[in-house]
Amino acid sequence: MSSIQELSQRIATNSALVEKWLASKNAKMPSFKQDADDEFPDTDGYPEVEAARMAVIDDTSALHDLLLGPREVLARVWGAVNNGAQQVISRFKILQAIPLDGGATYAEISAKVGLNERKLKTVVRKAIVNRMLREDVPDHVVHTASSALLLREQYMMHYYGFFVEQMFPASAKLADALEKYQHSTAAQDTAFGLAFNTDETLFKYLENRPELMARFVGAMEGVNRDPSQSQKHVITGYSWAELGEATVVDVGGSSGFMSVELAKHYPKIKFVVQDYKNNVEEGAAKLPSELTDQVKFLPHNFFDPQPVVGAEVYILRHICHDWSAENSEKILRQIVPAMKPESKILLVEIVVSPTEKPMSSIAERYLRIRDLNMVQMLNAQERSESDWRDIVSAADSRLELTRIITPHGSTDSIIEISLRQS
Ligand SMILES: C[S@@+](CC[C@H](N)C(=O)[O-])C[C@H]1O[C@@H](n2cnc3c(N)ncnc32)[C@H](O)[C@@H]1O
Repeated sequence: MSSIQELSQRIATNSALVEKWLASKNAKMPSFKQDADDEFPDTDGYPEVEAARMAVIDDTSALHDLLLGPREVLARVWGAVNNGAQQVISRFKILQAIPLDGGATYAEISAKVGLNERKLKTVVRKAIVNRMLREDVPDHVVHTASSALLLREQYMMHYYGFFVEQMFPASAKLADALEKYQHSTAAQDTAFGLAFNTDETLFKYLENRPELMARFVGAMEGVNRDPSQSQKHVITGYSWAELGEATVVDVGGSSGFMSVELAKHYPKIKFVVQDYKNNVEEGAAKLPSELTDQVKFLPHNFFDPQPVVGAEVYILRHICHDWSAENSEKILRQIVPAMKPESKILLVEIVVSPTEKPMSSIAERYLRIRDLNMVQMLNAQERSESDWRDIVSAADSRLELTRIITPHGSTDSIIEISLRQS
């Protein structure tokens, strides 16, 4: 373990390198103010800058915990209270009650949202320590970079809403769910089910509640804006242009946002987006008119036989990680009869690297959150390369995993599956 001084010297060196690079790019300096950029500039092509940035994030977090000491670190694990405050902010639409221009007093916000002023203040002041909102003068609240982003971007608001209203209550039931269901692989045996008193799977529950499904679909678009999970890695990370005139089936493609972007980049390729009926209807309704010949929508349950025969590619992005190995095998098995010899199945998923392979702490934190979230919401998990290989071979002996591509800066990999050429 590095000493306090070693850490601080490394932080100073690496942050100087990052700041110099920002200046050389004429980039806006990062800040917490409302007019800050939504994300750190893309470091693609500058691996030394990205490495320095990651090192600063890792080292500042270590330094923070070292200077607190173990007792205070333990005593400050109050994540649930943070999430509770965030849930109140979302439920009472507190951000929407504060104009981007000018802010509002607690009395004004309280009158708009119908929440007792004293309690409102307690909640907002908890959020303020996380740099969401701030008081520019006592008792007057204005937006910060993160709260303004939520207000400006509906998808981020959906992502946030799903997180605080569905995922947070499920977290509180995780231990109960593991006591009850640890040996089950059934998709409905979840902490989510206990929290919401339902024996439906998450997706059935959402499908039966269209307003919640609409928020989930928006949340998936929000995930997509996260630079490390952006669909740009799929768009640039696979040899799409080599397919020429081709058909791509986007299985479980939600409202089709990835296919729409792929279609704009590769005009020779036709796309079929499959998902629950409401989701594909939503996608069809907002499809840009110039893409109506190129992108089609088809309601389809991916546990039923694949109806589009002979497509060049069947792509499943963030699908199998939602399901147990047995269910993932079933999903793949439904595609095999529709494939022609040169068809490919592409899974866009995390491939968990072996623990001995170094990873930045920020990447690892995110991976651990996603892994546990899959357990609590869907009784599923993220998987290693050997897990994926096992699923592919158990799904159908004619399938083989032919390539794993991990685009630069991407949390996800593209797992290519082909029919064995005998
Ligand atoms: C985690 S989201 C991923 C969405 C999209 N592929 C993406 O990249 O963001 C999982 C998707 O699977 C869809 N889904 C779940 N069960 C399904 C089923 N049985 N048949 C078809 N789609 C399903 C959900 O509606 C949702 O759109």
